[in-house]
Amino acid sequence: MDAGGGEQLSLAAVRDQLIREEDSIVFALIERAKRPRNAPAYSAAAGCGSVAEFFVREAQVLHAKAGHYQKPEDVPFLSQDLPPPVFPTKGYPKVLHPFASSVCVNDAIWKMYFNELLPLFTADGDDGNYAETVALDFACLQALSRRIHCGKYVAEVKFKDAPQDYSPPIRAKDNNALMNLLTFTAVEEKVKKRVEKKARIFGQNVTLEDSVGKPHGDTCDSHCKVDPKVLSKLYDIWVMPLTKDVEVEYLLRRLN
Ligand SMILES: O=C(O)C(=O)C[C@]1(C(=O)O)C=C[C@@H](O)C=C1
Repeated sequence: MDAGGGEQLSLAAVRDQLIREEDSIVFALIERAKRPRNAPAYSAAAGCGSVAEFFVREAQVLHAKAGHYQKPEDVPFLSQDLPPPVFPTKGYPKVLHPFASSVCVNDAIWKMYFNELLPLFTADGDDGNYAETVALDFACLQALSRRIHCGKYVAEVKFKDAPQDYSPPIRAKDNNALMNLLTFTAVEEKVKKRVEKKARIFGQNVTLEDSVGKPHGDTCDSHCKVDPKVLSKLYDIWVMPLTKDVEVEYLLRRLN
């Protein structure tokens, strides 16, 4: 994570990074929405998995060889054993507990993305462009996974800021108490509003005839490339809960 790249890890810096990750997620969804659902890309062919599974497995091998998946927030999908980097990698500051690398909720992200989210922001239909489609899916999955696994840094900062509050529920393995401690409802409300607004702004059609000062409200949402409400729903029921699961899972091992 950039916020861990040398300067002091702080809640403000980690939250800034989460805000930046929102841009990647909104843009990735806007890109994927260019193509219809293209359901055949997700059904298994005889003997091998789907086009989507094939693409993700092969793309991850290439990414790993190029030096990806070295940081705790960059976690591969499909529990894959990946080759080492071909080139020397720079390394990253070890600000997290060593267990961080084993905290992974990618199976839940995968199921959520293909079963729940995709139908909410892609049009019904099949245009046959499966290779392009699954490359766009891969970008969405990576952006979501990276954001959600940044929860490891959030958890570390929260623990370091208040070890006296977090240590007792960690020792008692009290998931609910940890979940309550790390939840900030007011922050979550702001996050939902901001991603909705980003979808509204990033997803509008830009023409030279745009009139200055035109309101960007619910009235124009039908013209947005991805429905802004889908973004707030995505964050409300999946992205933030999964980030909190990562935080709890990390914290539970923090004193080991
Ligand atoms: O900002 C935090 O404190 C976080 O833990 C991150 C996050 C989020 O996923 O955006 C998750 C839980 C909090 O309730 C608020 C926001």
